[in-house]
Amino acid sequence: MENNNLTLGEFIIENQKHYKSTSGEFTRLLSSIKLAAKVVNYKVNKAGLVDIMGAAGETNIQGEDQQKLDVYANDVFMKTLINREIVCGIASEEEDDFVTITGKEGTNENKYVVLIDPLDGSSNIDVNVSVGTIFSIYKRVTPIGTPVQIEDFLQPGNLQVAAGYVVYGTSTMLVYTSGNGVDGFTLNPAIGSFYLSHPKFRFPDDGKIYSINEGNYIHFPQGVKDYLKYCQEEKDERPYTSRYIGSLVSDFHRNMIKGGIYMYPTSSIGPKGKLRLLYECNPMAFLAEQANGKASDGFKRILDIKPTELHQRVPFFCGSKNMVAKAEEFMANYPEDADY
Ligand SMILES: O=P(O)(O)OC[C@H]1O[C@](O)(COP(=O)(O)O)[C@@H](O)[C@@H]1O
Ligand SMILES: [Mg+2]
Ligand SMILES: [Mg+2]
Repeated sequence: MENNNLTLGEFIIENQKHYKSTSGEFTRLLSSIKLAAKVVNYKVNKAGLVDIMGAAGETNIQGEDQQKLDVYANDVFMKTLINREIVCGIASEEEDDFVTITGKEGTNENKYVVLIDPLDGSSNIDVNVSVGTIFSIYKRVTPIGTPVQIEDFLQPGNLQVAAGYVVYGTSTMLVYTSGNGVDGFTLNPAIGSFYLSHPKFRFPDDGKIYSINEGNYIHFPQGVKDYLKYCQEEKDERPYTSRYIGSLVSDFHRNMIKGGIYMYPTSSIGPKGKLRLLYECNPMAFLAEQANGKASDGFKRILDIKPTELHQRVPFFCGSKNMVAKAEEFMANYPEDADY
């Protein structure tokens, strides 16, 4: 199999016909993300040997301690996209506000904006557990050539033109969709190229894995407690297995391959959950739906939520469609929890 498969670059070009863009702009944008992923991967792989471990000593707008690798990954993706003059605006977990890109000529004729979680699973960086990067791409809604506005970023997830993630794990993979199914590419470190290794990912309709931080159990809404009881019951295919890596990208990736559900619900300590709608939930929800899965806030489809803030959080239920539907059944018994 090695090297006989299409490289990501070849695949992107081959699939250009599917992209609602003929200018090659989209192709160049995906190639920029591919390049930045390789640069970050190089650092992640030798995290123990270089000064990239630990906190950076700053906090981001969400009050989280930024890890050195959060800041490094943010710099790499920002610089790569800005230097290549391939987008007109970027929003990032590690940037307080969106960044407007004006080209060397002082204008910008690009039509895409990117929203990014440069390093997902920050709590796992120093303990050698897999982490990731998440990206979401939209066409701007304000006139091309003018400075981007907040409304270019506050678009519902169902308007994404592409979304994806990189998982820096036992191997490094880039997984993405542009609305034509979900494909996975594995980096061959010897050659430095991503090769198509997992064409057309598909969540099994059902699974036997649930992923949730049960340390928060006492704070969970009754619907989640009832669903967990259901998952742990000795009956039919149950009990399910509990698996929680603590990196959304890695838990999602495993569940997409084996069948499972990831949940970060509302709770009495975090009424809106923890995950950010724009650069975590929307891209993962687009991927899930493109791979036969499902994603909601326990009540409504994530991709139909109209965003109101750049860093807003929403409860997240995502994975095998019958498992998410079952969890929603339990949540529906407590409609008051829909108003988080
Ligand atoms: O430690 P907790 O509360 O279970 O949260 C873990 C979740 O938070 C995250 O780390 C949030 O993402 P960031 O690391 O990008 O901030 C997810 O990847 C993960 O699923
Ligand atoms: Mg994250
Ligand atoms: Mg992050």
